[in-house]
Amino acid sequence: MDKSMSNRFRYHFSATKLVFWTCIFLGLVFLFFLHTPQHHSDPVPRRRILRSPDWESRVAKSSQPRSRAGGMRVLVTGAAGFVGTHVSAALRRRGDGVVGLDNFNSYYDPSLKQARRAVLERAEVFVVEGDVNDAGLLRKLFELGKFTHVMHLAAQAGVRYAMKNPASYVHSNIAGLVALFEACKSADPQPAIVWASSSSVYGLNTKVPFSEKDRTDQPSSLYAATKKAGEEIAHTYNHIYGLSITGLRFFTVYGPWGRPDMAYFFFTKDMLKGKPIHVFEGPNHFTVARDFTYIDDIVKGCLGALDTVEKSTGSGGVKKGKAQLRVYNLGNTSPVPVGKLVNILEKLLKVKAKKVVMPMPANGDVLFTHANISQAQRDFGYRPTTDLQSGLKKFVKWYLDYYHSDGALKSSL
Ligand SMILES: O=C(O)[C@H]1O[C@H](OP(=O)(O)OP(=O)(O)OC[C@H]2O[C@@H](n3ccc(=O)[nH]c3=O)[C@H](O)[C@@H]2O)[C@H](O)[C@@H](O)[C@@H]1O
Repeated sequence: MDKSMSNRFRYHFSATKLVFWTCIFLGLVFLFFLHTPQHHSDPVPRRRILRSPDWESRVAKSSQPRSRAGGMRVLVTGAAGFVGTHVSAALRRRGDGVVGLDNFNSYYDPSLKQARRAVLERAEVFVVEGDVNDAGLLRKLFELGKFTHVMHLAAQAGVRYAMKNPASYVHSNIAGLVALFEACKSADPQPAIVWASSSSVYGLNTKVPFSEKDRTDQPSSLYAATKKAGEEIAHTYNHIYGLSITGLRFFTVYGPWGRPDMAYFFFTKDMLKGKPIHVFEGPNHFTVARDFTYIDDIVKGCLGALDTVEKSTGSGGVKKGKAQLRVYNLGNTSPVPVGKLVNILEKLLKVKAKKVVMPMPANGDVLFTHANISQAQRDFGYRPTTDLQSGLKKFVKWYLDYYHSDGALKSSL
């Protein structure tokens, strides 16, 4: 073989080799993507989140306590949610530093969440768009905000929706909670955490009123099970890492800027449209009732819990001593039948409801709830003061203003 032929042969051989290995490489890349789970059921759309170039300085500014000497620096997750908005605004009003985090998912109308965010902007609370499962973002937020406290309200709420989209409950209420605790345990300083559990953890418990000492091992919905799991996960992080953690079991919270997936909210909407509403009843016409709790009372409970937390004891991810672990009922102590809720709405809205009374479907709902609040009363003076009639009056006023006029309530809490 002459020299030029041998060169041509060598060139041809290495080109074939190159094509061969490129094909192998591309094939592997293809296989990798083929086997990567697609998370079709993720409630958080994988959309690109654009943050304004100054978001880091806005976090730093918003986390700064204002007037109150020794004010807290609080990260509020789920800040564009119903309870999150009210709690964030209340903290800011009294001078604490507050940064919000919310993924603005579409479980219910995201425009309502954006409107709440606008209210918070005016109250000088900056809300970052992002998911609690984003470990990198949480790390960055803790670096920038140096949070002393976390109010963790981000969750997949709703009892009945858990049958439609179970994965969203695991994503937010389990994975999200663990991601948050992981970030908190590694943060320096380790913040104290107050988070939203739920009255639904009492499940099939029949002893009333529900006390924190009662059994909570019979959840009747996946939602309840994920909140109960959260309470156990809280125990673990408290035990291993010295995180100070307080769980609050909310009892059917309602009020202005509420959640459209809740009965009082969509009953109002449907009654105004002249549409029928379904009122559930238990076996043998058992009256279904809820310990409906007004948002302002819940906010006082949340602030009371934050104000009485002890510091976390760990640092650098290592426990340095025993830390506080608490759980409290935040209810109204006065259950009201759902039928009575409808009667009150009829009077306030001045319309007759097209009521369809039907047996409660097997949808995870429980027959009744009733809170014993003596522990919250003892430890931080929690004392609800709003009955359902007065609270619904405020809700209806807000609802009509928000959806049926361009009034001032659209922009205030
Ligand atoms: O306290 C709690 O732990 C829970 O309170 C509410 O759950 P729920 O009490 O079921 O509130 P709604 O969904 O507003 O239902 C209120 C009542 O109306 C009844 N209902 C609901 C829907 C319907 O079409 N008809 C009807 O009679 C339900 O059975 C229930 O008794 C929230 O949706 C949960 O996120 C929260 O954790």
